[in-house]
Amino acid sequence: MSALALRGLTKFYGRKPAVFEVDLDVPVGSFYGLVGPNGAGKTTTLSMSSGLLRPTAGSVSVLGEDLWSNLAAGKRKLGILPDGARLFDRLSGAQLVTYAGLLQGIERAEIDRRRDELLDVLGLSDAATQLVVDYSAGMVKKISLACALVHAPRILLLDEPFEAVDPVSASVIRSILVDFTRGGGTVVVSSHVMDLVQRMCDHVAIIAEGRVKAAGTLADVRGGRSLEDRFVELVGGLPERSGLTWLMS
Ligand SMILES: Nc1ncnc2c1ncn2[C@@H]1O[C@H](COP(=O)(O)OP(=O)(O)OP(=O)(O)O)[C@@H](O)[C@H]1O
Repeated sequence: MSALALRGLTKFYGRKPAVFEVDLDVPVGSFYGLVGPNGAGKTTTLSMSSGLLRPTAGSVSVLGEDLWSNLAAGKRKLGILPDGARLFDRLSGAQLVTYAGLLQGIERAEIDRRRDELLDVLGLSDAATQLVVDYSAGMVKKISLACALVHAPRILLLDEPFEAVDPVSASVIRSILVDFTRGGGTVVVSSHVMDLVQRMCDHVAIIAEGRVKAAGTLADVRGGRSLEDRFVELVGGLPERSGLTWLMS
């Protein structure tokens, strides 16, 4: 059984498909990278897989259960880090994580314990009482990740989890995620950083123009080359020159 199985997943905005007939199987315990150029459909795919955006067509199955026919049950298994999510940023970081835990029905004493541990490992203990509105972009990312983790989900769906995060925090997050997969959890991350995906993920899907161009184990998708080379080959090459002659004089 897959942790996440997408079948014919499609989203139209007007007449234009943002995601078109995507089939994807994410094995249990895998660290799955979703890569693609800007506007490829990564966020739309993750949003539909997280129960945040209703698909136009197709299905999402979470550990064998259809997500969209029982959203509450499906969402309990998922920890999600949506892209540019609106947070209740007039709460402090600690309050926000507590709130996320309460929404998931976790006991208060357990939330307090997990929250303090999460803030500690993510280097946010000193900012625990600071309002999230006053956080930096990287701190917002980290507190959002704490909110995604507090209910100990089985699958993490993380949209650009490393964006704006400093290198030390990125390495802390990476080790949390690797440990999570070693314990049988499943991680799906979208990223633009090929090098990071190549080092971190064991599976990868290359998405462009709303379609899956290649998917499978990292080794299969790379086919002996670097992920970046494979990506450029599948998605389309770079222009030889920028053409911005007015900028060069
Ligand atoms: N709410 C919306 N209304 C109309 N079009 C949308 C909407 N959201 C996304 N799109 C379009 O859907 C396509 C896919 O967007 P999406 O945000 O999923 O791409 P992405 O791969 O996450 O891009 P990026 O790497 O830049 O974050 C784009 O063409 C985008 O313009």
